[in-house]
Amino acid sequence: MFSHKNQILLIDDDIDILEAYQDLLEQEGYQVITCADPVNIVEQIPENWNGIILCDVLLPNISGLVLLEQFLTQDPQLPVIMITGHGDVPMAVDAVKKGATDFLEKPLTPEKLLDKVKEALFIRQRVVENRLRQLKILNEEFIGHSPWMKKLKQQLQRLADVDIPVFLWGEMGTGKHLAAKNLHQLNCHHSHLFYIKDCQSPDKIEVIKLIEQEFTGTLILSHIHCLSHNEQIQLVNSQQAEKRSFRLIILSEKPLSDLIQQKLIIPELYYLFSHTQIHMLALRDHPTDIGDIFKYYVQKSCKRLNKPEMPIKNQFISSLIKREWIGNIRELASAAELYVIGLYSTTTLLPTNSVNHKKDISLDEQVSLYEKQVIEDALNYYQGRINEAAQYLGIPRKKLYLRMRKYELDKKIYKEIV
Ligand SMILES: Nc1ncnc2c1ncn2[C@@H]1O[C@H](COP(=O)(O)OP(=O)(O)OP(=O)(O)O)[C@@H](O)[C@H]1O
Repeated sequence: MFSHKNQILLIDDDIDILEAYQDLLEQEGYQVITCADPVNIVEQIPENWNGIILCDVLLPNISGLVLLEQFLTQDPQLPVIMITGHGDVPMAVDAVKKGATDFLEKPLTPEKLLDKVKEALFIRQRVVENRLRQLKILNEEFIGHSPWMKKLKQQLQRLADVDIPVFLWGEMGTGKHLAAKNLHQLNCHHSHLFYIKDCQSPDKIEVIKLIEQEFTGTLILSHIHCLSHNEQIQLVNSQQAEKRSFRLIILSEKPLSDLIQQKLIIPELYYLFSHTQIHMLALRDHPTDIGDIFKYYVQKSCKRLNKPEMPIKNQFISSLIKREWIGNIRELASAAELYVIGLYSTTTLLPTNSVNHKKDISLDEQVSLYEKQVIEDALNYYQGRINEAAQYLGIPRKKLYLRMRKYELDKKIYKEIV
């Protein structure tokens, strides 16, 4: 019943009233969904739904105001027009305070109803268009479909249109700079200036100058703990809502709680960001994205180097997933470039925990693990062609077969093309 067309959801327990509103709105060409019992209705509304809600305040099973809160929790920009009893001004005021777009008093006059509906739908359409534009940019830049990646994009979208300060933290190469750049780009005022400054370098002097000049735009800072106590106070003061002229984004490898526990930042800075922290996960914590990101960078490199598209086998992706990727997405992207120019081998990349760092296994076991990995790499690279793999490894075919039997490796798997 819900679609992405312009729609109006009517909620009222009185069927006659519902039918009367529905007739009126449908005569004007609107698509109407009626609902007399709104339990579970909130979950049915699709993400970025292009519609508005008209909701009676007095409902038998659930208060209209509670329902309003539920709608706004799901989507804070959803237009909800509340319908109140005649003369019930306090209720109407309460609804608007809680985030209702507007209210209408019963009995509704058709002109007023149609005016409000038209206005709310117009605003909603702009909101949805902007969101889809943002989503398109995010989908092009942030590769991956894991639940975390989806949530990250949602968080960035929600934060993009406001100027509240954001704290992005995570290991190296997890996408902190990319997320900060997107927060700036997705904002409708992104034509403003954009600075990335490292407080650990001479850039620090410029940071203070920028704050003093009350510049407009986005300021992205790393190593914030290198600012002195007074400079940190200056930064906090610049972020008071009534004075704020720029968007502040902090990048850190450590979480906010570590910085405050180690007394590296002042408590005021901690509270400034405590509700807008985004943890950029290490690749090992969203391994299902590894395949997509690798393929994306392989395709990109092929295009850049004018090479035909390269097939990547599932088995090969599985071997990538097993690696630790200490440098996270940056390291994975370089591996993809090496793969395209034929220099890739999972064993020639940085040492990983999976093979080199295991302390609780014996030397013989480590050697076996390593040997298995080298053979798998060769089979992957030569797509299961035994002659070529044996030649590459510098061993006779028979010896390769024996080793493959030992490690239960089947050449057929390496021929599988994705
Ligand atoms: N989800 C993603 N999909 C594709 N590429 C990504 C993704 N996230 C990050 N990247 C790319 O990975 C590389 C590293 O990202 P970025 O520089 O933003 O990481 P960082 O956390 O800021 O690293 P550092 O702390 O080391 O500076 C960049 O080239 C970025 O474009």
